[in-house]
Amino acid sequence: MVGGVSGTESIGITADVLVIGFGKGGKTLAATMAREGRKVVMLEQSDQMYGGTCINIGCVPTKALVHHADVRRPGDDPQSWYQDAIGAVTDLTTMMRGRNFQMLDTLDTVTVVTGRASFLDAKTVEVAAGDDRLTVNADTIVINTGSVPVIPDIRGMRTSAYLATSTDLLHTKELPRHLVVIGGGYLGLEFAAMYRQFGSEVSVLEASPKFLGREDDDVAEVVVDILRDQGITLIPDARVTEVSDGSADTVIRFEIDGRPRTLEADKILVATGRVPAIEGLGLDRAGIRVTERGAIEVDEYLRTSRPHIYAIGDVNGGPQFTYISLDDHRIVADGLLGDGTRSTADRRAVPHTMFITPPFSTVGLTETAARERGYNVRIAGKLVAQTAATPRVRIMGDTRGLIKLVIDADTDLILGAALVSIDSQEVINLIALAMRHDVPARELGNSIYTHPSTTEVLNEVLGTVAHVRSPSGAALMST
Ligand SMILES: Cc1cc2nc3c(=O)[nH]c(=O)nc-3n(C[C@H](O)[C@H](O)[C@H](O)COP(=O)(O)OP(=O)(O)OC[C@H]3O[C@@H](n4cnc5c(N)ncnc54)[C@H](O)[C@@H]3O)c2cc1C
Ligand SMILES: NC(=O)c1ccc[n+]([C@@H]2O[C@H](COP(=O)([O-])OP(=O)(O)OC[C@H]3O[C@@H](n4cnc5c(N)ncnc54)[C@H](O)[C@@H]3O)[C@@H](O)[C@H]2O)c1
Repeated sequence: MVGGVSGTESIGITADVLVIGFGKGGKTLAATMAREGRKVVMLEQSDQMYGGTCINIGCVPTKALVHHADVRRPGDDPQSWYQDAIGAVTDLTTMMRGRNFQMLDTLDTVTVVTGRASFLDAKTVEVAAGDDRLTVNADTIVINTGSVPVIPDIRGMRTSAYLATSTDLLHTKELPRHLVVIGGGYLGLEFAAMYRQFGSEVSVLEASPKFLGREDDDVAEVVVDILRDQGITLIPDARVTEVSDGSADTVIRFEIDGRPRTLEADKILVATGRVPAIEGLGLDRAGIRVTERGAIEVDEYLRTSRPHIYAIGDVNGGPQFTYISLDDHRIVADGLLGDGTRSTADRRAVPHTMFITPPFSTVGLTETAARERGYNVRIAGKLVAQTAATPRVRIMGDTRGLIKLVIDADTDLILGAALVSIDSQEVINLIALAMRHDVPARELGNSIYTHPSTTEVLNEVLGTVAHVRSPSGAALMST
């Protein structure tokens, strides 16, 4: 057990703040509280997870792999390129894990303890590592244990030798011949695009009738076309019924409209969502309530049903993004050190990026949602290929995608945006900032941007009002 404590008898330590889980919000809060002179204990169940999901098994390795896949040249051997990429990414995460550990361990008032946490009562947590036991008593406790993948209860799936979670795949050195991804959400589509780019055959089975069903049809269609053009087989409305393993591969049986179909694969990625990691935490012993969906119940200040215990990040059932966990830490830090006014209700215009190539980024309302809410909507948009004054996309050799902004015609404020374009993961942050600060669309369209940059597309798209057509022929833009 790290933290200088081992032995078979139970030893007790006290802290001002106990953080359970080395996630984004928890580690940042631990450092903030330590700099304020508070005695902090950070509990993490695995020495392979210092720094949490994002740097070890989430955002960082996956986005690094997307990069490695994208720079593979046609003549490069897929298997050896992939193996090298996995090796390079392992080196990267090892380096980042070490830095994350050091970041806390070098602070005088922080003790990092490695072991699994379980509440004994509302102020005491037991940590177990092998036969070692340690109790930590703290006035303030922050639960930051993240989430775990859901594996659907489908016949043969849980026991299949070919089944992988995203974490398993990140440690698989053999490039699958045929990867079948179950679930077409963020994780499923990112892995599908990445493995296709590495050279695998890829099929995605999605239960919903449409891929990206929450997006406007014209936007979803552009993304789906890009993925299909890449050679990915996208199968919506699929009800997976059984997985049956053979000696060299596995057969996935599914139904579409009641009609049976099959796919053979040498790897199945389960990407059907993640649920809060609360198993074994003994929340009932601390009197901490859990929602019907299995998340720790919190108020807008992220306090649980026990006001001295907070829950931040994926475990509180909020949106599962690293930057939300980080923002959760700001709310709790304000509660512990500031005036306690910051809350989840302050969040506006939170952007998202799906890291396919080119990336797909969104913020705020879709056109459909804005119209449903009764806004007088004006749309500014263009297919990227039809932009004339954005040389960056031509320099980079990728003119796929579209830019679409949803504007309130009465106030000229931006209600939302969907960008499918190189650099969209950067441009979306500018649009989100403009939305948060009520910068009108006209102002964003008339601003000075560096050249050549992808941001310049805002000059063009917001500066003109024209009608363009999506590849399907549906109206993409109207005023
Ligand atoms: C493959 C993948 C790709 C992703 N890509 C992105 C992305 O590009 N951008 C983005 O914003 N988000 C992405 N996400 C989501 C993002 O990683 C999570 O939302 C975020 O990491 C959650 O952070 P957290 O602070 O809630 O906790 P986590 O970072 O999950 O940390 C929780 C920690 O608690 C530890 N723990 C759990 N139970 C116990 C216990 N009982 N005792 C002690 N320790 C315990 C765990 O070992 C873990 O280290 C991705 C997720 C995945 C899986
Ligand atoms: N770029 C990013 O920010 C990023 C990347 C990866 C993951 N994440 C986060 O990780 C979390 C988990 O990602 P995810 O994609 O697993 O979850 P998700 O909830 O985003 O998507 C799950 C998908 O699986 C489908 N599904 C569920 N059961 C199914 C079944 N039995 N058969 C076929 N399809 C089924 C759902 O309809 C849904 O489309 C997300 O909430 C996301 O916030 C973020």
